[in-house]
Amino acid sequence: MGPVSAGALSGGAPSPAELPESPAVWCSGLRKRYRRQTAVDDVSFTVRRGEVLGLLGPNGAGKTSTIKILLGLVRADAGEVLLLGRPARDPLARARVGYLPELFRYQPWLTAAEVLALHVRLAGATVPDPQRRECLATVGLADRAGDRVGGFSKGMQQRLGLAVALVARPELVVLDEPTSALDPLGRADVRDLLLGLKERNVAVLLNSHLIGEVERVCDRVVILDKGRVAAAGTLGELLGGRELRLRLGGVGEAATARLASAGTLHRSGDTFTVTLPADHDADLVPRLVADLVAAGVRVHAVEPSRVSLEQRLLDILRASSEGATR
Ligand SMILES: Nc1ncnc2c1ncn2[C@@H]1O[C@H](COP(=O)(O)OP(=O)(O)OP(=O)(O)O)[C@@H](O)[C@H]1O
Repeated sequence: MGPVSAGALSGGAPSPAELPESPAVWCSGLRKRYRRQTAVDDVSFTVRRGEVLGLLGPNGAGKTSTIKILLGLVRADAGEVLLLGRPARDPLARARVGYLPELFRYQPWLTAAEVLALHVRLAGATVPDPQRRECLATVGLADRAGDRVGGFSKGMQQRLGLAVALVARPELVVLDEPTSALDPLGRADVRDLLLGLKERNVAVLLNSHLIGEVERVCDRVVILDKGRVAAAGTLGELLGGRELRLRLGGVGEAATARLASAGTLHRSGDTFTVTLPADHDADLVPRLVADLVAAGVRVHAVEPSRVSLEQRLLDILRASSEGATR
């Protein structure tokens, strides 16, 4: 279903965009300038229901500015935003969105439970006590509910921030660097938490510099550079074909030709790397190995791998800055 203009959404009757299929986020042509600095330059993307979308890019790429525009916290110079099928500034949409800002500080004299209660009240939501306690437990703060936030470590404050974002059971969660202060265990907890949200069909927009984390949990990725979308797609689309690394002995000419027939071949000593085509069939690897063995090759190791998202991100950003200087 195509998005509709924000202007078409006023009035009481549900619009087509409010039907269950309406994306969690739809934005088009977003632009924002701060004096002479272009922060966001013609950004468009969609976050579908139940999808985790990763926003990646170097410092100053415009990730936080984009998020703030989506949430109506910064006014864009141009562009349109629909959240859950409604204009971003519509309180009905905002009430169903949870947000963890990049930099935040809670009132140090309040306890964790009081911070949560305050934010629930500020959001105009009603969340029963047991649900608030359960939320603190989900982020690992069950036994700190009565402690003042002023004495919390950075990681504990970030966990509380997550609780604030999740407490009203939102349909869309926007997380700006949710794990920057967390230890490895905390990061793993957040990963599980995100996968749990996905199972409940909650959409997540995740801005993170931790590329391994993005690679593990995100269905799709949007890469921003200098305010523009440098690349976007599913991990499969962005990372392209898979590689096959083989450690082999006794490789003759016929076997080399057989390896080259499977994909682009590189050799380093006894290690052969074949870059497989993106659309290769499932039997390609077993057939190749059987043919190599039949040709008298000693097969010591066969290891499928994929270009890492980190490498792909660096390639995209380098290509994007070369394009800009040309
Ligand atoms: N309030 C502001 N006033 C002036 N310039 C701003 C403001 N907010 C952002 N910018 C500028 O807009 C550009 C994009 O900043 P933004 O914070 O959106 O980037 P980011 O991708 O989130 O970066 P990081 O990864 O470092 O958090 C930067 O050049 C920044 O200096």
